[in-house]
Amino acid sequence: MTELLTAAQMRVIEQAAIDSGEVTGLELMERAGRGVVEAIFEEWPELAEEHHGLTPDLATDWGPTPEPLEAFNAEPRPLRAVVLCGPGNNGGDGFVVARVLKERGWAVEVFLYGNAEKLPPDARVNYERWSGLGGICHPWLSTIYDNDGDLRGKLFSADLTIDAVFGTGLSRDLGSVHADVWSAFDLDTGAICRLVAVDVPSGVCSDSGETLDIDCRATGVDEGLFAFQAELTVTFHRAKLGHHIAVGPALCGKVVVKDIGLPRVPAAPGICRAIGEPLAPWLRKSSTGHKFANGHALILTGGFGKTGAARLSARGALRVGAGLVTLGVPPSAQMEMASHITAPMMTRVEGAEGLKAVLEDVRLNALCLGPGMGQERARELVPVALAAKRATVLDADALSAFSDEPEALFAQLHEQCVLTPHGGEFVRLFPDIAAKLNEVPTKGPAYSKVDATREAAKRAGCVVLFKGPDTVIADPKGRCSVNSAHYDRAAPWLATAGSGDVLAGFITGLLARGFAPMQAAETAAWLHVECALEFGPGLIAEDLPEQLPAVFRKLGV
Ligand SMILES: NC(=O)C1=CN([C@@H]2O[C@H](COP(=O)(O)OP(=O)(O)OC[C@H]3O[C@@H](n4cnc5c(N)ncnc54)[C@H](O)[C@@H]3O)[C@@H](O)[C@H]2O)[C@@H](O)CC1
Ligand SMILES: Nc1ncnc2c1ncn2[C@@H]1O[C@H](COP(=O)(O)OP(=O)(O)O)[C@@H](O)[C@H]1O
Ligand SMILES: [K+]
Repeated sequence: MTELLTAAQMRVIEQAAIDSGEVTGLELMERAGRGVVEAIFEEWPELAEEHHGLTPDLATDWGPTPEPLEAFNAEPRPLRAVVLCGPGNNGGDGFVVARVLKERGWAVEVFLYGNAEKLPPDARVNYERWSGLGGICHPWLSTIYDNDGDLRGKLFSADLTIDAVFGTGLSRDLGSVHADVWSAFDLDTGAICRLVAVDVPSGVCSDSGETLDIDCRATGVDEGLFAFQAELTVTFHRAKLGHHIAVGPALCGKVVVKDIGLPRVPAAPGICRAIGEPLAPWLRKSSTGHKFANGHALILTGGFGKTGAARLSARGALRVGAGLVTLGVPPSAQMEMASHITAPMMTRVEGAEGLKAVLEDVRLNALCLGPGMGQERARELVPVALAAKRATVLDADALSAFSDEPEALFAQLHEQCVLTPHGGEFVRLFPDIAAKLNEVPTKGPAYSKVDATREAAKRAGCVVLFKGPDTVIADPKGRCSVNSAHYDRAAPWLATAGSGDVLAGFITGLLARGFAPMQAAETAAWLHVECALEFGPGLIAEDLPEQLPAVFRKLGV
């Protein structure tokens, strides 16, 4: 697992390194800027060839696009870059990038948003160094109003555009200055060729992955996403949370993390981690253990016509390695269930008394309630299940059943529980937290899905797994991780009915095997996405458990 940092955590790490005398801020900025150029050349090797233009033209560096015949006969022109620099250290990185490209023979235009006199010290040094190369630094606003520097034309004809306007320091709302920029240009940054964001696309809050809203009435700007749409984002030391949650991933394009020589991140409970490949030995079964040594899961089902969801969970629990799985079925669904199952077993569970009787078997060590269960049955059975103090997953109807009185549910939960809400279920259980999360942020750092999940876990007193392409998992002590289904792990085919039921089954199966709740939830979430990737497009929920053998083989289980 690698850390996903907030801006404040990154600043602490950077400051500690500077204070220790190991490195200066200026050196870090130089490494950051050079890291950006390195990542660009790795991404587009054709840009690394010095002095070779991609599309030759006859005019000066920034002339119009020539006719095809003229272009054919023309000498190669230098490659062109536009570098947009902001008022802080992100802008400082931009000046370094500009200088490095210029030294390699590129034609570089730098636009500064902000006052050169007020740049922070390291950024100021790099501004001076850039100016020493003869570069003109266009003040952004005068460019717009005088139409002097023709930023728009340059952006759309550049081979590369660097967004170094705001990085981790974006703190205020974007204000009227930025609104002017965007309205004057009606800038669709998605159409700009090779837009590379330094650290984070400007306008995206690096802690929350949210874009900061502006007051559209005050500025007269149409509503929209006030953030750059990058093709590549180059960040430093570690990825930030905003690269993996909310709309951040959609705006980052691809994320590359460059080492800038900072020491590893000290272990601290506040630091969130990205869930990575589980270790094979965790998932292996003991060569001598019998089936009961791998746990016995009980999955409660709904009534007639509503048993499919629980069967998906059961299949998931078995495939992930639970020794035995029993479906707890009401009388109305017994025939239906019997005609559908082979490896899972079934037992009759009529109501609260029925469940109490079944739970007298203490070998039933992991319970799953919710998938297809029906809210009425959930209201009756959840209290009995929770009173038995077994490892318990509550999903779907077992969560929605308590939307009128979430506090009653929280009072019964214990630390062996895992709640697995999707966005809708989260709102029902934690309406105030969801309201904070769904508020349109105007200031950074914005309240994030990580903040919301941590707060929910603390209130519930157990592990909460908040689903989505950016699944966030937290425990009551603040431990937190993100299972990112983005970039090379994008798994949009998981958005299919029943895939959440399989996830609940994976968690239940791992709990039965003795995994701790947080570890079960993290491992299951990672396996769930991996199964979707293994199958690929066309995936439906039934396919997910069937991919586990291949996934386990690849992991070396
Ligand atoms: N922290 C680190 O370890 C390193 C940071 N570096 C760079 O430094 C960046 C962070 O620098 P800063 O903290 O100076 O922050 P930024 O450069 O991201 O922006 C902060 C500046 O923008 C202003 N500002 C914030 N929101 C605004 C708004 N809505 N409208 C107008 N102005 C606004 C602030 O007053 C401040 O002047 C990183 O993203 C990274 O690019 C790198 O140089 C390498 C190392
Ligand atoms: N676009 C997506 N990319 C990756 N995973 C997704 C996406 N949409 C949904 N998921 C995952 O699919 C599962 C859906 O669960 P849920 O909404 O409970 O569905 P159901 O109730 O039909 O089983 C969750 O694990 C969620 O994280
Ligand atoms: K940026």
